[in-house]
Order: sequence, then structure tokens, then C-alpha cells
Amino acid sequence: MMPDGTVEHASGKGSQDENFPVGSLLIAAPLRRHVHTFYRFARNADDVADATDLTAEEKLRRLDRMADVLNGAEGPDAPAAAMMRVSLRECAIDPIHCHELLDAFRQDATKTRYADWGELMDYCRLSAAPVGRYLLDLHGESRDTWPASDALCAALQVINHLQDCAKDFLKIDRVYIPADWMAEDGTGIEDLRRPAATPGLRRTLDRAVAATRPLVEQARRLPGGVKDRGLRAESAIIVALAERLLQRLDREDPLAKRVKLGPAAIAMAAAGGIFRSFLGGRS
Ligand SMILES: CC(C)=CCC/C(C)=C/CC/C(C)=C/COP(=O)(O)OP(=O)(O)O
Repeated sequence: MMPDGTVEHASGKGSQDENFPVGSLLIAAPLRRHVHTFYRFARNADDVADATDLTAEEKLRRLDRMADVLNGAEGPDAPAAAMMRVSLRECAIDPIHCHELLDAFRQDATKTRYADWGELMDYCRLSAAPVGRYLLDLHGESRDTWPASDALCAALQVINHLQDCAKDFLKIDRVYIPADWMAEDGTGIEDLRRPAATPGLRRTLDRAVAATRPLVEQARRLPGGVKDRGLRAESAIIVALAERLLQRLDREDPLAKRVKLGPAAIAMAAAGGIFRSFLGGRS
């Protein structure tokens, strides 16, 4: 347990450390606190899964406890899950998205290697797609938007894995890069310790970038299907950010330096996203 008696874990990482602005001003004011509640729930569960001072068994116990509280158990030791339950009930949203996230974090607690792209996509279905689906449900959007949203979220998750590939291996011994690609490209996880990508690892990174492009392509359909103006603009901005980050990962080496967007690139992506969302929007 944490010193304050809770099973949840807080790394101190805040929404400002995220690539993507899930709680932004574009979200309608009455919904913003629910997005923050969701963010805090997900962040706490993620921090349990990534903790370096807990055994896998203890992580699973805590995540199970968060699930129980989400299902209605008394939850003084899991306040983020307790708040999430109240928020979901208030908004009449299916708790499945939160349970799927907990499944992803349970997987993180026990699975440290990914055999192929299919395994990675299955992981993204649990770790990333529920974020988009939750936001869409919160705004009362049609479930027809889910395929494009799932593709966007999977792309964002893979981008995040590529940005953090060295850190994830060195800090938490987790490698999301498909092992079959690394073997075929004549590289291996030990190459993630190097200060720069070897030619073999670069080939694998190139494959991952290439496999992510069609996901971003599919995600371009999302804004046009979203009725809420703010969420439509937000999703268009996020698609634009994903496109730019993918371009960066194509050219830059995530082992040599953190591949991220500067303020100018973010502003350009935001402007382009908003512009496109108004061109393609319906309301
Ligand atoms: C409908 C709609 C707008 C959908 C988009 C929803 C969205 C922002 C999904 C994010 C998915 C995800 C796990 C990304 C990693 O983020 P990160 O790089 O910030 O992760 P980290 O901080 O945990 O490393």
C-alpha cells in the first residue's frame, strides 16, 4: 500500500507530460471534470502497472481492487476508482472502457515481450482504444465512429512505444517492438541499450512506422464522423499531431534523443487540425 493507505499509485506525472491533450479546453466545460476523472483513473492504474517497487502479484492485487471499487465495492483505498464509478453512473457510461484499461494494465504487469504486430494490436485494443471510445460515449457520439477512433488510438499508442522504446526497456524491462521483426532485421532487444539505433533496429523502427501509417490514414475519417464541434476539432488536432510525430519518427532516432514536437509544430498541427475539422465537419 501507499503510505497514505491507498492501493493506487501516483508517479507525479501529470497531463502536461502527455503527448495528447485529452483534457483540453475544446472539451465542453460540463464534461471536462469527467475527462479529468477518467484521466486520473487511467494514470493511477498505469502507475501501478509501471511501478518498479511492486511485484507482479501485488500489481494484480491492486488492479483487481480498483476493478472491485469500479464495480461498487467500498473504496477508501482506491479513490480514483471510486470517483470514476460515480462519474460513469452520472453520465450513464458503460464501465467496460475502464475495465478494458485495467485488463491492459494487468497485461503490462505480467507480459514484457510482444511476439508480433498482431499481439501489439491486441494490446492497443485494450490499452488505447478504450480512451477514444470513452470520450466518444461521453459526448453521445455514434458507435460508427469507433473503428476510426480505435485506429487513431492504436497509432498513438505505437507512436508512444516507439518514442519510449529505450526507456521502457531500461526502466521497466518492457519491449513492445515486435520480436519477429527484430529477429528478421538482425537486431534484438540488447540494441535498445545503445546510444543510437543500429541499422537493424532502424529497419525494425521503419517497419513499425510503415505499419502505423494506415492506422493514421483510417483515423482521418474520425473528425468528419464526430458531431460535437469541440471533440471534432480535438480529434482533428490529434490526428494531425500523430501524422507529425510519425514523420519525426521516420527521420529521427528515438535512441539518440526524445522524438517530440516543439511548440511550433504543435501549433501548426492544431491550426491545420481545426481548419480541416471545419472543412469536413457536419455541425
Ligand atoms: C476520440 C479521440 C479524440 C480519441 C483520441 C484519444 C486519445 C488521446 C488516446 C490516447 C491513447 C494513448 C494510450 C496514447 C499514449 O499517450 P501518451 O503518449 O500521452 O502516453 P504516456 O504519457 O502514458 O506515455
